[in-house]
Amino acid sequence: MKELLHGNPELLITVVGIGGCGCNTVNMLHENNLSGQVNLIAVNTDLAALNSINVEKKILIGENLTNGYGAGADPDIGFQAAQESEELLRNAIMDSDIVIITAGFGGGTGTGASPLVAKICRELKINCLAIVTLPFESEGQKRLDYALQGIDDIKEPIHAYITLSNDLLLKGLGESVGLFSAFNQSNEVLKNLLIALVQMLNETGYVNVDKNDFSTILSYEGESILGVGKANSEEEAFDALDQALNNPLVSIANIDTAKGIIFQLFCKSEPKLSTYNGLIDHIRTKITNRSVLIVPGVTLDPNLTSEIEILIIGSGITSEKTVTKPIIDIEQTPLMPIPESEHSEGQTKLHENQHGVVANSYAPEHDYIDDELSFINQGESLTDIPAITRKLMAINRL
Ligand SMILES: Nc1nc2c(ncn2[C@@H]2O[C@H](COP(=O)(O)OP(=O)(O)OP(=O)(O)O)[C@@H](O)[C@H]2O)c(=O)[nH]1
Repeated sequence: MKELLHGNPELLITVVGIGGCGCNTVNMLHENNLSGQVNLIAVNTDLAALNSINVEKKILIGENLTNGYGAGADPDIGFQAAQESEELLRNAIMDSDIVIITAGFGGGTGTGASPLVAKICRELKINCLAIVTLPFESEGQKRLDYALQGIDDIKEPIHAYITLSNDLLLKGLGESVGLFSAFNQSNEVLKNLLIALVQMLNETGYVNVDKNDFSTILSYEGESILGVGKANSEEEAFDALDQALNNPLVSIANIDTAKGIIFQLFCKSEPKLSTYNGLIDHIRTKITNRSVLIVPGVTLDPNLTSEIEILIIGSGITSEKTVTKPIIDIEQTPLMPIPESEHSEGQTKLHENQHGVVANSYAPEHDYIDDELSFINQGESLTDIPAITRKLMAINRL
């Protein structure tokens, strides 16, 4: 996705990253030069994690409650921390036209504080979309339960929320993928979705999707999905559409029952009318709901890295979610490295053992984190390491 050079001065989009994962995501947006286009805010109970990122606007919540040491994987603490700092949060977002909340659900801060930020948006009558990740199955039932409760809580104040399943991504990447790689891939998808979204809202297209279209689509009750696809020629535009519709992180919900769809086409050069119409017809064939509202947009951009890029947002989806039961419960069986000989393609696999630990009280028998570190050091810098893993590393070194 191209770097954004010109924002829409009449539209203030704020992306609020909450908790470790959320702060990671806004930091990635900052590193992709989005700071000039959107208002990026990092919110956390964990002072050290906030200090490790480069986003300019940072809000430490619940300083009295947690002394800046995090929410201890407890969403109640995350919620109370947000309550303590409600005024700070309100002031930070009050001038926004659109707020996008991003967080990893399953821990304390993101899960607990995000619903309160969503509630503030509703009170301020700001359009709000939440994009949250569900934990890996291996993180255990408790984290998944917290995450699902968090989704219920955020659904109350706002209609539009998108759940991205870390596990579905993992399935797409194959079982042998390393922990850091999986998180980084997930963050990459999240970042691309957010960049495409901001680009669509910020830039005036030939066929324009504006804030009001966006509000209408977000107002439909039910789950939302968001996908992006790319192609190198106009002939392959339908492949790009299929990529957008079949993104591994969004297929948790089924677009079939969507009540509203934004279809945004970014092109390097003028597309054929037949391509444009054909793509919209193709979307219609995927939707059983005959009264679906499809809002199309087209933006010409000679600086695109691909010939064609497509963004799809579907909302008002009522189909059943496919959240499955965890296969390993981390509280019973923490993750351990398997022997070097069993690694595939240089990546560390995770294994179960019999000791009971959770992320915030990690006490591994073997130093699997060092194994992971040595893997990551081959190709990635420490700043690429997701917050949750840095936390595990810090705890491991205490
Ligand atoms: N995709 C992705 N998921 C992450 C990342 N970091 C954490 N997660 C997921 O998000 C969940 C919550 O982790 P954090 O965001 O670190 O937790 P938190 O909200 O800061 O909560 P506390 O640490 O308890 O205060 C985890 O259970 C993971 O499933 C990340 O960098 N990328």
